[in-house]
Amino acid sequence: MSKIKLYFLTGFLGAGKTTILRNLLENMEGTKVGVIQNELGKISIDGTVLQNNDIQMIELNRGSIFCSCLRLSFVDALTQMAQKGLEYVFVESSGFGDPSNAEEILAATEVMAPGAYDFRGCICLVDCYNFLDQIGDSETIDRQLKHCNLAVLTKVDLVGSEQIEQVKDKVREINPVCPITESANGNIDRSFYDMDLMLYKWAECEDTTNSSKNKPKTFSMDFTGEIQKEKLEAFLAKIEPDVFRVKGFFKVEKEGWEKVDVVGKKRDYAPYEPQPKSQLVFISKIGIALIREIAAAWEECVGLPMKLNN
Ligand SMILES: Nc1nc2c(ncn2[C@@H]2O[C@H](COP(=O)(O)OP(=O)(O)OP(=O)(O)O)[C@@H](O)[C@H]2O)c(=O)[nH]1
Repeated sequence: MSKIKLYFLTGFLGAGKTTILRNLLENMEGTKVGVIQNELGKISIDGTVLQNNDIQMIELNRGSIFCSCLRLSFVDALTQMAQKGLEYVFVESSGFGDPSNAEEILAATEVMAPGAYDFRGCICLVDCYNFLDQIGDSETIDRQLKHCNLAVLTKVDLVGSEQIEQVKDKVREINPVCPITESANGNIDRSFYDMDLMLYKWAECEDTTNSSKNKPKTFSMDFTGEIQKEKLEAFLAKIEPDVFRVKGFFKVEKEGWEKVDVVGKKRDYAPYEPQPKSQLVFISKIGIALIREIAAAWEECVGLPMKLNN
């Protein structure tokens, strides 16, 4: 039996991992595919977005799959996936995932499921729109690039050619060997399937920086009812400086259900299918102080009952 082709997708919060994965999966009807989905928080928004009966999905939430807190569960998930007769497995890491120790995880998987996988590489998505502002924020971005075998510059539709070149220069400073490709509107060139990405290895395996101690705090909000778009906008604008990322679904007056994405200074809305309730996940830049900021901003901009969870 041929080995399962295994790809890791990394990239900072909101870089476009779920978007690219959806795009890849859309063209794989008839192919047996598994997805391991990793989110920092308790609630999986991406799992809902990727839901598809034809795909074998395992969700690992509440941390990074590279951290000691989830590493064994990750090896277990890969071992389970190895028994399902799949052709491809994609792993979507959380935006804070530091894959420096990927080789260690693959070695453990090889013991648990000998000969099951052909690891085809780590693909790091780089958000061209936000990257230059984010690069100083976190060592994670450095590590994700250092340990990738292909960098895909996403959201090139949102920036000019000068900014794309600046991002490329920075990527080259961190990883001089990985191929660099570009992606607009979530579309990805599939020629990487035919490449031996493992030829492009820059850094040796090292300890991950992910730990339960330095994991950013995440909170979620539940809301029943609907609000005007302007109020939701005002609320999100208020908390934007204090969050790395907001994502979820919201019922908006007149417009109906919307998928909400805040990445850096950009807020995106897209029509979405009805959900049992409105739900937003917040990834905090300021620890638990975000609770107070969310409560105050909500009170000022919306003023209706909602429930905050951690
Ligand atoms: N304009 C544009 N927007 C994009 C592109 N790729 C992703 N986006 C948007 O960027 C936002 C975040 O995309 P996701 O795919 O959810 O990002 P992610 O990396 O999975 O996010 P996390 O899992 O939270 O780290 C969404 O609003 C996407 O629609 C792109 O190529 N162009």
